[in-house]
Amino acid sequence: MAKDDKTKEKNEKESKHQQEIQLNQESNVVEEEEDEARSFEELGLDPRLIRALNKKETSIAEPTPIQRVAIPLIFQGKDVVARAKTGSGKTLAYLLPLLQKLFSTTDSNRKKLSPSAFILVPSGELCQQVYKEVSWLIDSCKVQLKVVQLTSNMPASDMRNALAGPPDILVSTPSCVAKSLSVGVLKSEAVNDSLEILVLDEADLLLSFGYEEDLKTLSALVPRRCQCLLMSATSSADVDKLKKLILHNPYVLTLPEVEGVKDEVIPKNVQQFWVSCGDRDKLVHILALLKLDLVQKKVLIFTNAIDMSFRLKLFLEKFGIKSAVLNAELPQNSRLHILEEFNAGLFDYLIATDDRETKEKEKANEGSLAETRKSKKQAKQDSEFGVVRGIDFKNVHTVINYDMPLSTNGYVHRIGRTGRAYSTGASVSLVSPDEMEILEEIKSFLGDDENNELNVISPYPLLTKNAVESLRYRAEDTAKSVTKIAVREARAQDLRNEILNSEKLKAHFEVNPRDLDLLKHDKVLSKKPPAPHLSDVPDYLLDATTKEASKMVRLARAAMGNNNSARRQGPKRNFRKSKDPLKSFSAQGPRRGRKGGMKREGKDGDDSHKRKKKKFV
Ligand SMILES: Nc1ncnc2c1ncn2[C@@H]1O[C@H](COP(=O)(O)OP(=O)(O)OP(=O)(O)O)[C@@H](O)[C@H]1O
Repeated sequence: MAKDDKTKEKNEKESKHQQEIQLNQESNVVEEEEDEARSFEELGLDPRLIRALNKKETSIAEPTPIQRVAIPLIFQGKDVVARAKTGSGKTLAYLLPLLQKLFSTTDSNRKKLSPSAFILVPSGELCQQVYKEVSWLIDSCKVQLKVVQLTSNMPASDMRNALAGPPDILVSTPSCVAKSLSVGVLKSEAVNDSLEILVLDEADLLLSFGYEEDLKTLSALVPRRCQCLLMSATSSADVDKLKKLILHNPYVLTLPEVEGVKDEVIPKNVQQFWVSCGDRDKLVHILALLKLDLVQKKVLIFTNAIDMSFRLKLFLEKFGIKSAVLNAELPQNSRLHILEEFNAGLFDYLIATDDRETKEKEKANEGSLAETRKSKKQAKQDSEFGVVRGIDFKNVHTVINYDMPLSTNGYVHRIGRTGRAYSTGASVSLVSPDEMEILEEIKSFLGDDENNELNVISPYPLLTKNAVESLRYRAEDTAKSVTKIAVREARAQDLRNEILNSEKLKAHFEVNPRDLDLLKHDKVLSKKPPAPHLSDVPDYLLDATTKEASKMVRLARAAMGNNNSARRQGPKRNFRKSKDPLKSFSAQGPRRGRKGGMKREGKDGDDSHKRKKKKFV
């Protein structure tokens, strides 16, 4: 066959294959089962990358559904918008083909004046996370590629040094790129000349974090030939806006509709629960959950305000439960170190303040977040802090919403911190009467209604009224000692500690990048040491149901290899559903009322057997 015919045939085949994918996209189908057979090899991934993935702590052997679909399209040079649930592996879905493309261009003689690839993320934490992943892959593959990260707190001279060369890949936030352009560290013409791949990760958050102007500045420099990739966990008008601003005729990959109900945005392996309790009763409820071992560790707890997180920390430490707090007020070095320690399993409870939505609402009348981000008053808190979104927490088994998020998107991102990739997880939301409205919004967003067998958020069966009441006296008595002044002092003390830590960390980690044990972030902040008798719960306080429930949670934890001694280990993959107490245990929890309302908690021993069973997925 003549060479021209062969090329024609190849092109026809390719275009047919593309049409097929296009058809699937149009009907919103990413066929997980049918595509199952496609391995990384079959996707055409470079053997060096495959070997690197196999070497990972938790070895990565098979692509996830989004990776199966996105990787070939990215290889073909298409612009792609990929929306897939939290923890579904979107980062590698763009990183692997991006790196492979750069592998083949490193030999090119063309002298570049600016990086070939920009990866833009909404927060400093994510910047660090993606940077580490890229660096690790480059090191493992032993290729001559250079990646740098730029963060907003870097002085211009450091930015200039980082960009000297130039590196091949830049990981940063949009505001930092805009700043680099405005101070001349990055040159517009050079960007326009060199940029080949632009990734907007966590695209649904980029605009809500106030980066619209920065992205507009950048979009003017993005050359037509540049391949643009946009990744997000949730869809929103913001994603559409970004798509129009930056992408050219992209392939849009979304998840299938679940039985015609709703997009599946929450991973199936996350079981969602809620507990009804008055605002003032939240402390005793969380104490019961943690102290009586009714949830699996590690636990990530969300509050909506920094003061609340310190109140909770002080309260819990009176009962011998040590935790660390994470918020936008802390220096970035400390925040990164806290995340690393938590991921490495050095402590089990992390209280994160997710107050971005609250601040956005408060600021709504005072001008855009983009403006406030620039104001000096905001300098005390890092406006690029975003611990909730996109951070890959390792082995978090339970997410607790101590305060409910203000939106369904906030909820999706929070509970997506568990059940990452193929691991299992659970979320427990403490819902006060004032928060019932958002719970109902979440339920209807999830397609959760009385007649729907796919109920996705259910009353938590392991926490009974008796369990809560057994601790009420101690909890209420102890809560009185956690005064506003104590909270204020603890917050100030923690900040002082962390500023000192931050300096030490900076110096220490330049020399010992892998040393995690240097500083502990879960130190006791109470002025008075906790009373020893509160550390133990006497047996007589507990009823048989609660004892049974906590025994089962402990057994399940042991079965999953998910306890403290299993530090730095992931949960065992072959954990059987039958061992999961949430799938076999039946106890009387708060009863689910009619849609739009909620019945009071039943008395112990009442009609739990009649309650509709949640169909666990
Ligand atoms: N093919 C795979 N097999 C097993 N684990 C994987 C695979 N791909 C990625 N992972 C792991 O899954 C975890 C979640 O991946 P990632 O952070 O990319 O999720 P995400 O889709 O970006 O989530 P989010 O929307 O919350 O940011 C990571 O720990 C990653 O190493």
